[in-house]
Amino acid sequence: MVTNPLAPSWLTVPDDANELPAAIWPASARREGDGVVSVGGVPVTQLKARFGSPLYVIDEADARARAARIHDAFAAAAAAVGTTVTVYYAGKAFLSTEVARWVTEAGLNLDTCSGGELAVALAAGVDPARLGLHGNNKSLAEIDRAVEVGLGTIVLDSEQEIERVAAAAERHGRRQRVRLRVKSGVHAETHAYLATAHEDQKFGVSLGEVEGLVADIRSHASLEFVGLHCHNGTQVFGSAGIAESARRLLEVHARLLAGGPVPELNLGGGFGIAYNTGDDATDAWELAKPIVESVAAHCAALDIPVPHLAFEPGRAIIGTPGVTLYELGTTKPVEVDAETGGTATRLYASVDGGMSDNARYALYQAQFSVRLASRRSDAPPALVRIAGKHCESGDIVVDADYLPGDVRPGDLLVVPATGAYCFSLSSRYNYLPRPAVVAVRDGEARVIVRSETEEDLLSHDAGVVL
Ligand SMILES: Cc1ncc(COP(=O)(O)O)c(C=O)c1O
Ligand SMILES: N[C@@H](CCCC[NH3+])C(=O)O
Repeated sequence: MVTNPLAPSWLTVPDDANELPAAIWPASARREGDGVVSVGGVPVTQLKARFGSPLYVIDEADARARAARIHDAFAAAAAAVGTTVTVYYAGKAFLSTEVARWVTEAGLNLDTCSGGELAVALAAGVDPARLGLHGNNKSLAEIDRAVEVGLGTIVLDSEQEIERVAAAAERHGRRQRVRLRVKSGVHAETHAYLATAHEDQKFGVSLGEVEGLVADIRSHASLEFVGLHCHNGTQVFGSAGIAESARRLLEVHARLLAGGPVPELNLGGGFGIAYNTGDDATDAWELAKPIVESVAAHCAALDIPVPHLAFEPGRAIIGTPGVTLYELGTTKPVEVDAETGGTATRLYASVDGGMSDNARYALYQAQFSVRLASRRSDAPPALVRIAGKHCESGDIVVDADYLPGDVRPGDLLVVPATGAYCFSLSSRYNYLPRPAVVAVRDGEARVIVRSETEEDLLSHDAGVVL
């Protein structure tokens, strides 16, 4: 089949539209002999029959394995340059009590960025000493709770927060460990809304302010300064940006050593994953060695000891193990003018979820892929756009991919690489109940977050008369 002129340039016509590219799919995903896709040994037809759709499905063994692999790779890289490392799982990517246990059992600490995430982490039984708290506008109540429960580290995001955290620590008679979040000035190569270390955005303090603010932190007996923090942004490929931020931070870190200890350096997360066949992502565990070695080289040039390191990956752990299962409801072939002249057909295929369970196209024009999962088909591939059922024309889940041209209502579709920032960004828009999250492993499926019901939808409406 020839390329559809409406297709984006990175998208090629697949040789086999039934194939599940390994870089995008969970480790256990397969197309079984009967043509049905299974994840964790559970066929999607069975998942649909038991739990309905839409449904978030997570390959538990894959998520645990990625957490362990990243943890171990950074630990080995750090040991090789004579230091140690703490890897935090960034809970904002996906957090439930179950996932909090998976990552902490793999040896990771857990980073939260709101009182709600902190509550989930505590409800999971995670030792508060292994928790971090981020946020550019933490409320006094959030700070108070964090200090009260004995949180491992709070990342200070502004000058004002120094006083707020110091006061809470004094009130509770604690000495709170704190980091200072810094804008390195590196503008990450990612979507504009996903870059977080350049000057003109809300997170962190400028490099030039750091020395004054650290002096302020050190003047408070209730605060223990542990080091600088920088997170360049998210869905970033390669290690060049993080190495450059490390270089810039270490220059200031070296000067800070004159005024007291600076035991740590936290370089954030942000490791990109493949969402479609056009993405070429290096796994986070492959980047551990080059990143840590470049930190060590900068330290050697500055003649300072290599600090204890910290990283905060989220997407690289939970993104690929998660998929979303939908049922296809309506199809519409639409004739569209092609830029190259003439017209071409785009098949709009609407599923039973949409931007409420996956807001990433609507927010960042993120390009996901999709496969027909309830059967195999050798029909010639057709260019499809997977739309949701919301009252928005921008309600798109998958902007462009090729599916077998005979896809029809009742087919099950699976969108891979939805484990990160889909459930966590989900909403109840148009009063669609949030889907359940199911963990699959060794042929077993179990609900780890139950789906919302009509009762849940009405439960906050103070005027219900029935
Ligand atoms: C401070 C901080 N740390 C860690 C992360 C995790 O990023 P990712 O899921 O891309 O690894 C984020 C999200 O961008 C973040 O803002
Ligand atoms: N929500 C974003 C990631 C934000 C990460 C937090 N700074 C995404 O889906 O990619």
